[in-house]
Amino acid sequence: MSFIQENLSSLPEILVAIGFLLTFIAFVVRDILWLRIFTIVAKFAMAVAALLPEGGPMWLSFSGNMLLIAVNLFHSTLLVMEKRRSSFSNEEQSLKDAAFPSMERVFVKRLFSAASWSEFDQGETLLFEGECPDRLFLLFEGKAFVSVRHKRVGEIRAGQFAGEMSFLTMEKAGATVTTREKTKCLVWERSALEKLYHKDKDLQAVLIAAIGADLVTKILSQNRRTAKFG
Ligand SMILES: Nc1ncnc2c1ncn2[C@@H]1O[C@@H]2COP(=O)(O)O[C@H]2[C@H]1O
Repeated sequence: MSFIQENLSSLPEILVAIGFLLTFIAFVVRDILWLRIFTIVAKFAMAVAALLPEGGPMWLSFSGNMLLIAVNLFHSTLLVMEKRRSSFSNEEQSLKDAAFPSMERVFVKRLFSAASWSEFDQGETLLFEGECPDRLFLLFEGKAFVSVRHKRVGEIRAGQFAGEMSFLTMEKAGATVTTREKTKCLVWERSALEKLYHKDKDLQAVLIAAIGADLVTKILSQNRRTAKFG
């Protein structure tokens, strides 16, 4: 109790304590926007505290805190603008729920914005075994057969990728993918996506996580298929 009385006896000391408390909270919250907002308020309290000491303002501390406020305000504004732009259409929302369930909306929106919608009739071939694909597909509706040397080895359903293996390995397509019914997909041009993928680390993390989850699902159904048919 006496420690508090001794160290929090003046307004600047109280403001510094509030600043530290808010900085602590900023590092505890997980959302980057809240981290920046708490940091701004914390640094504001500390900047005001730096103006009030009896011996006169501490300009270095004041300027440092104001600089941090400016940087965080700038990035918060960008984040808010990006969040506003990241509203999903109904189709995008259901594709996000299926393929990117726990990923940040902002990054998924960035990824979706780089793609376009395409519809394919039954029997159209999306990828040819042994060729270098120029597109990556994410099925929204419909189904596709996967075949290797004309033998059916699997199936791709809504919410799953087609062409993700060669995208990751930079190898040729390991199978032929043919639509089994009318199919609607989100389609990325590979060259554009690769540029974005190497430039934007957040987008890269989101895409790798989604492809990883998709590959697990594909391996599990492959295991079931092998156990059933040998
Ligand atoms: N066993 C499988 N089950 C489901 N999809 C597959 C399977 N094997 C290959 N594919 C898909 O077929 C695609 C062929 O091109 P890629 O190798 O780029 O990526 C491959 C996957 O998207």
